[in-house]
Amino acid sequence: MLEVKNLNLTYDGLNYILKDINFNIKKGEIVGIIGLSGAGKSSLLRALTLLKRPEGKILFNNIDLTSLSGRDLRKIRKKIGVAFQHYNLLSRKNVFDNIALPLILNKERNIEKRVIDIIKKIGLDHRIKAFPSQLSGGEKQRVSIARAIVSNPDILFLDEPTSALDPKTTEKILELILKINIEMAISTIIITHEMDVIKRICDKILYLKNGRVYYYGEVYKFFSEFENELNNEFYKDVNFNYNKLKERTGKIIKIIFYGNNVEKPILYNIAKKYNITFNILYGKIEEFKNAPFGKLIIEIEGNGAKEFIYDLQKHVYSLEVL
Ligand SMILES: Nc1ncnc2c1ncn2[C@@H]1O[C@H](COP(=O)(O)OP(=O)(O)OP(=O)(O)O)[C@@H](O)[C@H]1O
Repeated sequence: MLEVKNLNLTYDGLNYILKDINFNIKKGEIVGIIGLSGAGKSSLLRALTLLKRPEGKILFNNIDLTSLSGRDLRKIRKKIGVAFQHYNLLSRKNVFDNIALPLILNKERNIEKRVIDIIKKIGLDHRIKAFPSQLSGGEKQRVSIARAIVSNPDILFLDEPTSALDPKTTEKILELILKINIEMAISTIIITHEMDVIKRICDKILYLKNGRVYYYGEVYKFFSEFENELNNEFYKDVNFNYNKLKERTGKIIKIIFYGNNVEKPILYNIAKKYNITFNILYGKIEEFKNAPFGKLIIEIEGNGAKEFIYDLQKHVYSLEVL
């Protein structure tokens, strides 16, 4: 439904901020765009929403947005919802009027019913007459999201939707985004610098580095294959001192589980089968959007080590002898 081809962006005609960006998003997918400050996330959002015209192609339902202007572009923009980082609510208008704004501007019908339906969906029916200054950060974000989806768009862009919120409110907003995604079958692109947002609700991750796509694909693959990148650039994904392994006498193995196998006693059963004793040096299980994701570092000892590794490999997402 959205296909980005050879997208490049420059502000001054000399330096390219975005370089050869290619990716596509299917209907209903949630994609997280992540990258360090200055990587080009906001610029990519501006380019995709045509606030700043890029070079290349942006095919939205097979129509190239970069070839449109004037009325055609305005018409198609109705199908693109954007919730900005700082909410951009009109301070003199109440919740109802803020949400109604896009419908009024587009001279649409049934405005009252549509706004009330959306206000119920986002759980703010009790705050319908409140003004932005009377709302909490989480409530403002709800209004901003409601305004972005009231026109029933096919795609929703959310710029840092949780960066200014506390963990509990963040969780509620993430639940709302998931609910909207499912109920409205809306493709969603989230700009974020929070890895937890990616893990919790995204199907895919687009990792931007120096204006280029460094990785685009499934979330669990990113977290299993780019550990060094995460540790160097973001935070310690594995809170474990690998140097300490030198003191160990047994074989050290790193295992990644993904899916239902996380909950089964596979490790225990296979170790028993080959008479292996194991020692867990590090372990972490996290709840990703589609399935649990677990990482284990173990030390094993016993004569059947080779057979144990061979067998275990068949039951886990990946296994590495360190
Ligand atoms: N309007 C502009 N004119 C010129 N250069 C710009 C403009 N906006 C952004 N840039 C430059 O583009 C680069 C990418 O900035 P951008 O804001 O897209 O990054 P970001 O990943 O969103 O960063 P942050 O997480 O800090 O918001 C930076 O070097 C920035 O200085």
